[in-house]
Amino acid sequence: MKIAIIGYGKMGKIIDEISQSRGHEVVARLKETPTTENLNNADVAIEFSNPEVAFENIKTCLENKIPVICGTTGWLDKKPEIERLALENNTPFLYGSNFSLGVNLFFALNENLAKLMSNINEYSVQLEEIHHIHKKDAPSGTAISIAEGIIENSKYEAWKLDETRDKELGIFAIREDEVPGTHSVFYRSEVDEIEIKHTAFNRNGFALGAVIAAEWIVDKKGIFSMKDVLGL
Ligand SMILES: NC(=O)C1=CN([C@@H]2O[C@H](COP(=O)(O)OP(=O)(O)OC[C@H]3O[C@@H](n4cnc5c(N)ncnc54)[C@H](OP(=O)(O)O)[C@@H]3O)[C@@H](O)[C@H]2O)C=CC1
Ligand SMILES: O=C(O)C1=N[C@H](C(=O)O)C[C@H](O)C1
Repeated sequence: MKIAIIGYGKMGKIIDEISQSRGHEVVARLKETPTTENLNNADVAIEFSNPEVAFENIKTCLENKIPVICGTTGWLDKKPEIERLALENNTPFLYGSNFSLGVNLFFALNENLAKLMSNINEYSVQLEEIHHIHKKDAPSGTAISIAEGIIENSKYEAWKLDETRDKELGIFAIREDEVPGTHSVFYRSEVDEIEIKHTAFNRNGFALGAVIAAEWIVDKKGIFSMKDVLGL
């Protein structure tokens, strides 16, 4: 498979190594806006750039009929427009706030726990995410996905930064040193607390998941998530 890597920073470089180790050819390594020329007839694009440029980058790929795997977080207000473009161009698109297997299992675990607790109504929920000091968005895309999964299955109606209050599920966003990504969910009652925590030791799990998603999407049509790739 010919892969274009859009965004060649911390993630792009690991995606490059893993792509090659799995037998793919990396035909573009971009730190700038993609164009028809520099995309170099790629079969699929893997986009890990930054919140300001992700929309334009994905749009260009879709207009060139190149399937896109996007891991960039912090641009989701424009996701409906991208999904419309993907369908219009008959080109598949997959966004994942977190491509690691562990976090996708963690999503399912929290959705199920929230569902079980919704009948009991004794527990309040609080989210916490910790990331490195270079991160541009807060809360993390992963924390937003966890919150959305809990909201769908509980009394909560929306999420907000800071402490949980009434029907608003709170997310504490902490920036510390070079932390790759730690997410905790606290379910607290008057008498006890359940804490569920995922800790990424490094970025390899994110990068491997993105390459697996690219291998999976290349002959598909539609809008997908990691749930489709992993059959969850
Ligand atoms: N979904 C997931 O599993 C994960 C998602 N992420 C997300 O991925 C994104 C990237 O993370 P990370 O690699 O750590 O960030 P980095 O800042 O290390 O890398 C971003 C790269 O994008 C480049 N860039 C800047 N402008 C453009 C442009 N117009 N087009 C293409 N590339 C451009 C930067 O170049 P330059 O340095 O020259 O500015 C840099 O090489 C973030 O949004 C992060 O939150 C991160 C890890 C996992
Ligand atoms: O910026 C990062 O580094 C990460 N971003 C993603 C997010 O916002 O959830 C995924 C991972 O936690 C690392």
